[in-house]
Amino acid sequence: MATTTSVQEASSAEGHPVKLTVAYDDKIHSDSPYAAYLPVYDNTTRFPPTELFDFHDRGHNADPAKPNLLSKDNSALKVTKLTPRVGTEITGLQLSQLTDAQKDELALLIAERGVVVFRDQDFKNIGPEKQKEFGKYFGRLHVHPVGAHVKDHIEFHSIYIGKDNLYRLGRSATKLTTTGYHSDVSYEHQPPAITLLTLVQVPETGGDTAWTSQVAAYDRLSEPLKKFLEGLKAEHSGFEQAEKARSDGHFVRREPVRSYHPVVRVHPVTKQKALFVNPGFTRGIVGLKDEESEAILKLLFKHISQSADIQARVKWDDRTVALWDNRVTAHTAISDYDVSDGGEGLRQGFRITTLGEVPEGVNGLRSTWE
Ligand SMILES: O=C(O)CCC(=O)C(=O)O
Ligand SMILES: [Fe+2]
Repeated sequence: MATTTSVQEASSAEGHPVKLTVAYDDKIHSDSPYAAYLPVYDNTTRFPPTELFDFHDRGHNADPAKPNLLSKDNSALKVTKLTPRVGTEITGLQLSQLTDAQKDELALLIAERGVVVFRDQDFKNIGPEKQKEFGKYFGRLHVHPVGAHVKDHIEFHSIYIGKDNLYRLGRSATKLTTTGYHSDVSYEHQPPAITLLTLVQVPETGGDTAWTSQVAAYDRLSEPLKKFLEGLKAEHSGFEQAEKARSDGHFVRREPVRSYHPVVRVHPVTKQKALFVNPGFTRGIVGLKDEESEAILKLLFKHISQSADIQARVKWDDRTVALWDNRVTAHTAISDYDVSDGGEGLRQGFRITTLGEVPEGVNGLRSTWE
């Protein structure tokens, strides 16, 4: 079944009338408590180019021992490494109740472990205002230039695949796999730092998400290749995504941009070096001949996508929240479930994305753009 769409009148955050394309079938969700988080597209509001801003990483304020977040007095606390190189799982803490000192330490933990997964959370029930407030603690909220959002909250990135909206499942008609590793909207001049994803409805099985450590991906390279890549920048482009959105009949809220980011990025707090290229948005390495750039990116993309020994795969339930650092990881949805009748069922959630610094590489190499 193709995506079901209808048009609704609504009002923007400033109270202006807007037209929304609704990308789901109302009847399927009439009794869902999470209908407010379904995907809609504001077809009216346009945004100017993003402005540069000073970003302060909350991880700078953290005590590296994390005595507040990982307090010895919390007998319910359980902290498990998902794999040696990436991912930590936590139970016994509510994100919605963290103090600022705990959030600062969480920012550092996310940077160190790439992704931190919280179980048994009430986060999905605290309402959009508190959810946004939580996100804003870590940085300015990103508004996706083309993606689905949720009604009245354009900063939310809606995630929904059901029989009334097949989205990336449709890719399996032309591709062997629907997986695609990426760092979210890495084409932005100040691409995302910490990102939060939670699911409110999950399929019976399937629909996991996987992360690769880009720190480990960099570490694995030979010394001569590390040195070579450290001097280079790569083009990250939002143009193809905008073009695809236009051809799918979606509204482009903000004109696409491209950035030239260091291929090896240095995390501002941990100072760890990470590969910062991804198959989703990186188009070429600046200064190399076409065939050289293609060959090197092909090698790096294969390394990022296929090195299961530097990855973690997370199984969701509807009380799980994952937070990751886009500067030091790449991730992919795993859309292996069947949403037709008799299949594993639909998957619904939302993402809150905070913007980080202008990327810095080794020896002061900095991102540029036209
Ligand atoms: O749905 C997922 O598992 C991840 C989707 C994704 O790439 C994102 O939210 O950034
Ligand atoms: Fe993503």
